[in-house]
Amino acid sequence: MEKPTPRRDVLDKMTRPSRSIRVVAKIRGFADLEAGPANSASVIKPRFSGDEQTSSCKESYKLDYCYEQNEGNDMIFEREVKPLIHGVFDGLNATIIAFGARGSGKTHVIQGSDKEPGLAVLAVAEFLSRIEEIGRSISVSVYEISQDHVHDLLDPKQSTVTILKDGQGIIQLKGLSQVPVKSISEFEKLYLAGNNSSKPMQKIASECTHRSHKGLIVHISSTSETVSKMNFVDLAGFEDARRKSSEGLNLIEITKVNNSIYALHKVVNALNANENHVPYRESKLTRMLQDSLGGKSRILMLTCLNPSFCQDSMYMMSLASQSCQAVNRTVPETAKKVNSSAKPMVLSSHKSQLTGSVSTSRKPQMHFSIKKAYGLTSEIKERKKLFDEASHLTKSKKISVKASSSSDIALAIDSSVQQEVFSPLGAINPQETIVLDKSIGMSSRCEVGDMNSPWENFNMFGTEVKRSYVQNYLQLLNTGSKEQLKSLKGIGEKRASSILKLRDESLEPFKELDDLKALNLSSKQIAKMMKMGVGDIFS
Ligand SMILES: Nc1ncnc2c1ncn2[C@@H]1O[C@H](COP(=O)(O)OP(=O)(O)OP(=O)(O)O)[C@@H](O)[C@H]1O
Repeated sequence: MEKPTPRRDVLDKMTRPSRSIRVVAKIRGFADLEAGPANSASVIKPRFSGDEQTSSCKESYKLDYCYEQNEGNDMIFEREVKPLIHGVFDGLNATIIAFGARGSGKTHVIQGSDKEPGLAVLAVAEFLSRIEEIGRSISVSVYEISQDHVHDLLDPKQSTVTILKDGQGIIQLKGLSQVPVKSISEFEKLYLAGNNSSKPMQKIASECTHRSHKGLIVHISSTSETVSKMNFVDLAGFEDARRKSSEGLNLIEITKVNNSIYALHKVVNALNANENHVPYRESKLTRMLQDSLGGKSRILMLTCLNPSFCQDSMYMMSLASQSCQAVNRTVPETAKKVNSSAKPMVLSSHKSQLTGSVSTSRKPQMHFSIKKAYGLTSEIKERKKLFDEASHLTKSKKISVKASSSSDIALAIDSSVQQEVFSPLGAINPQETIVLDKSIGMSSRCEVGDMNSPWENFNMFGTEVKRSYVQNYLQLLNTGSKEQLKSLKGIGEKRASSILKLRDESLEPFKELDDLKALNLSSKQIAKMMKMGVGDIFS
């Protein structure tokens, strides 16, 4: 008897992601000449869900997944990019964007190095290995966006690239060359040379700026027509313009870079929230990528993190986490409930004793920490093995590994949950997310407990709660939608519009409560708004 064919809608449900935007992080490995593991970042997993370490976390960032230092580009490629390639062959555009603070490893992950090919190189190799059998061809474009101008890196003679939209809403990049590629060496010659500043073609752009976004478009064509494309974007590093301005760096350049990073996040948040208006026009980059960001396109936001403490990295994490939390309305109600237990995200200005956690929003938890490392190599190896195993397990099974660090932290993964976490965009439940926490370390908390009276501890805790609340509040002001802003006590239609206007016009986000004075609020009014908000928590 002939087997019944599964219904199309059932198939769609099984194969299509419920959420088209995935947000992951990658902690950068150490460069050859960099200082060793002192003050390094590591991922630590507590013993069990609800472990004291996790419950006391003061800073948390919720993401879909976090790749550790020892997890290389090949692993990210297998788990995150390869599934997107399947979609590209089916006609769905895909975009991979690496962003983060300066020196956080964005170029390393996208472009790679002699020792370790980047995601773009691995992807092109994968395309090349499969195009012949399906009768397709590929060509590439390489560009740079500096000071709001798009330059073709494969053709130095071209003046700046113009972004146009044709009648069918497809973005046309006038003046951007498209070069056919038949082998990986051909591609590397074009791409890696195009990104090498010693090349004359780079000169046009580097004359006007030192920092730029770099992009690669892989066009997949059948006979003459482009069927789909895959974009790789290595964003210029984020830097706090206020801090750097005093050091005499190019403030305009930094501001332009930062603005385009905010603009991109606004687009991602609007797409995630399924908003009617997506602000593509706010930056050259989002305009250029318009047809590869919306619709059925799939997006991978890759947050690159410096392995040592970096305030700019923390800020990027909070943006990423915000993008991860904005949930597409098409997500089933049950999934939304899981998300509602997401931990708050808070920016920290404390540079010492940082420990944090990475955990799924369900049970398993891992901690991200910036602290002294205690010979974690064997632990890392164990974890890698564990991850590899966990990602292939299908049955529910508990695995635990004892960590070798002096803080004596063990790891426990319920693989039934992890499997969904590891499965990338194809994950059925989009809410299997991971939290990246930052808080005061275990040992320091014990010391506090020993030295202070309960009253002093209570006061200290209160201060920390207050700081966390304010940071969350500011984060919401920086990224929330109008409706979300209006849900805050003391913010109505008019004030919400003023905040959105200020966000559009201002070069910087709200970073402290005093910044609210730009909305014509007095210190007293600001304090009142805070009190009302806190009161709400207990009402
Ligand atoms: N996984 C890694 N292993 C070893 N070294 C790395 C790794 N990732 C990055 N590096 C090194 O760290 C340094 C910074 O990396 P990279 O240039 O990729 O950062 P970036 O975020 O692109 O910097 P920028 O913001 O300046 O563009 C480089 O020297 C690079 O070789």
